[in-house]
Amino acid sequence: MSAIVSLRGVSKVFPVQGGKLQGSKRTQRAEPVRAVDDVTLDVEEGTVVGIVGYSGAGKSTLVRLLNGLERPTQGQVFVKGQDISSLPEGELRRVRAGIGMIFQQFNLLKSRTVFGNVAYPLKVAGWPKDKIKPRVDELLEFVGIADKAGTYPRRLSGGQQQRVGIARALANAPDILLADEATSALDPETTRDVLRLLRRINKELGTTVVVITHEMHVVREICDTVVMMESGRVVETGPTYTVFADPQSASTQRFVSTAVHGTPEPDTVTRLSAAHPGQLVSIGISEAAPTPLVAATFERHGVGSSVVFGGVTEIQNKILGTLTYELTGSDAAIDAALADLGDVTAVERQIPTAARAERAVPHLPVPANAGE
Ligand SMILES: Nc1ncnc2c1ncn2[C@@H]1O[C@H](COP(=O)(O)OP(=O)(O)OP(=O)(O)O)[C@@H](O)[C@H]1O
Repeated sequence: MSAIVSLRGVSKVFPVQGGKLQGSKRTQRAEPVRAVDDVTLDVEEGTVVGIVGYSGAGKSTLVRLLNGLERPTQGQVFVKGQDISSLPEGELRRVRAGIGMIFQQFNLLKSRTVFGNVAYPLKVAGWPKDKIKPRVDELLEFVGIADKAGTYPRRLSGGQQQRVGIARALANAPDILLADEATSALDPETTRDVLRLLRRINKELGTTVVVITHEMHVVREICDTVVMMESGRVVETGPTYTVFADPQSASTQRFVSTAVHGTPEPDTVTRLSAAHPGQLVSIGISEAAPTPLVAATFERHGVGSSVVFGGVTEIQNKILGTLTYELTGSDAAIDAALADLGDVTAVERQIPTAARAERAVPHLPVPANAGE
């Protein structure tokens, strides 16, 4: 694999307008905004990459640097081997023609039909009229809205509008498709359809897709690689499964917890332990510790087990999640089984808060007149 886009030590600093902020008594000098801060990154050709981070992390600025809409203050941006950081505007336009882009609010031309919207970039690129119609028909067919060619955007659902946006972005057969929060305005089912379409574009057309999102389920569904941003910096990057299974930074851990099952909250533990008298233990389920291995370990030690909480999900065709089991059997057998499992995965005993507090209180000698 080779990198289709590379960033080398890229920073983007926005000067503050006017240079000064008015304080109540004194004039304060405001700091310039370091939107992207010394980012070095490779986007491998033919992959789907997710750029993730909270609002203000610098994701949109990073993407605007990728397609030359912003010039770096420092560092270099290479697209297909060419340093675009200092290209004149005319040449940048040519580079941009090879990069499609879709947006959260679709950005369609309201006064043009679906056909007109998709035909637009072809006209701008100087396609002859007789070639435009078959190309637009082919694109609308590909994204599944051939029957809407004569419809105006306002008559379409959000999902259909995004399909038009995708068809338009694909018109000039780009090698790279940038999707900036492209599903954030859509309901969950429509989001799934659009993500499936993006996956298909990647698989069937070989297009490299860069997805900007703050939603980890989007990453979980389609991304091969995750790039986690915080305060303009890349704080973590890696294959999606690795990042989900073993997130390193605190913010990645927070993001991941929104899209994979974790351990129960304290009040849930209290409720579960009232309903289940056995020992409650949460076990990390992964490639290293799939459910059959966990079940076999309990069986080998003569421990009874049933799942009472949690779930598993599939990421890059591999299983990941956390299951909380109620275990029954002798303490020694349970300890031995958990010791075995502890060698391969995360094991956490779940003790209700009240019982925890009780255990923490030292056993004081009971005064002779207690209870009187
Ligand atoms: N043109 C600009 N001028 C000044 N500051 C800017 C400009 N563009 C972005 N910023 C600032 O740079 C930082 C990063 O913004 P950016 O939009 O890249 O973040 P983001 O992660 O995409 O956030 P969001 O998810 O809200 O879009 C923010 O503090 C933002 O206010």
